[in-house]
Amino acid sequence: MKVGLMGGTFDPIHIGHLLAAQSVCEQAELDEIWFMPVNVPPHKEAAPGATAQQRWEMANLAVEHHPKFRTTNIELRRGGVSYSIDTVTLLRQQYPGHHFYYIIGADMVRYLPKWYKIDELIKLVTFVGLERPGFDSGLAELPPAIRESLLLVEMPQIELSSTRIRERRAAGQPVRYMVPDRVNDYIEVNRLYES
Ligand SMILES: Nc1ncnc2c1ncn2[C@@H]1O[C@H](COP(=O)(O)OP(=O)(O)OP(=O)(O)O)[C@@H](O)[C@H]1O
Ligand SMILES: O=C(O)c1ccc[n+]([C@@H]2O[C@H](COP(=O)([O-])O)[C@@H](O)[C@H]2O)c1
Repeated sequence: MKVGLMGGTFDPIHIGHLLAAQSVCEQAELDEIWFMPVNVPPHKEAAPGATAQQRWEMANLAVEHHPKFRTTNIELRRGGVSYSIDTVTLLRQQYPGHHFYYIIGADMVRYLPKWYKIDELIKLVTFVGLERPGFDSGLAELPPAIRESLLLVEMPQIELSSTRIRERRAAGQPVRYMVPDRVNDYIEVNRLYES
C-alpha cells in the first residue's frame, strides 16, 4: 500500500491542502492520503488559533466523503514536538507493508536540510514536493542525497494559507469556499479566529 502523509498545523485545513493532496494522490498513484495534524510544529511558532481538538475535528470534516483521504491523530496522541522522524519510525513499525510518501509544499522544500535527522528520514520515506511554476523552490541548493530522493508533483496554484484565513476571520470577512462547507460551518458555529 502506498500512503501519502500530509502533515500540517491545519489551523484551519483549507482547499490548498486538499488540492495538494489530490494532485499528489493522482500523479504519484497513491492508494491513500493520511492527513496528520501536528501537535507542536517543529519549526514554526504556534499561532493563537483553534485548539488541537478543533484542528482535528476540522480535518475529519474536510476528508469525510473522499474515498482515499483519511486522518491520523498519531502526532496529537504522542504529544510534545512533532518531529517527523519519530512519527515515521512509529508508522513503519505499525504498518510494515506500507510505503510512506511525505508531502510538502513548494515553500517547504528549501528547508528540508534543517529537518531533524533528515539523513535518516530520507531513507524511511519518499518526499513529494509540490512544484510551483515560476517559483524557485531552492532545488538546486539542496544536498544531492535529498534532491535525488525528492519526487516533484505539479498542482493548480491556490494562493491561500491558514494565516490568511485567520486574518480574514479576525477582520470579519467570510472564508466560505476557501475551506470545505462543513469546515466553514464549524468555524462559524465555534466562532473561531474572531478578534
Ligand atoms: N495553498 C497551498 N498550496 C499547496 N500547499 C500548501 C498550501 N498551503 C499550505 N500548503 C502545504 O501544506 C502543508 C501544511 O501546511 P500548514 O498546515 O502549515 O498550512 P499553512 O496554510 O501554510 O498554515 P499557516 O499559514 O498557519 O502557516 C505544508 O507542507 C504546506 O507547505
Ligand atoms: O521533523 C522536522 O524537523 C520537521 C520540520 C518542519 C516541518 N515538519 C513537518 O512538516 C509538516 C508541515 O509543517 P508546517 O510547519 O508547515 O505545519 C508538519 O507535519 C511538520 O511536523 C517536520
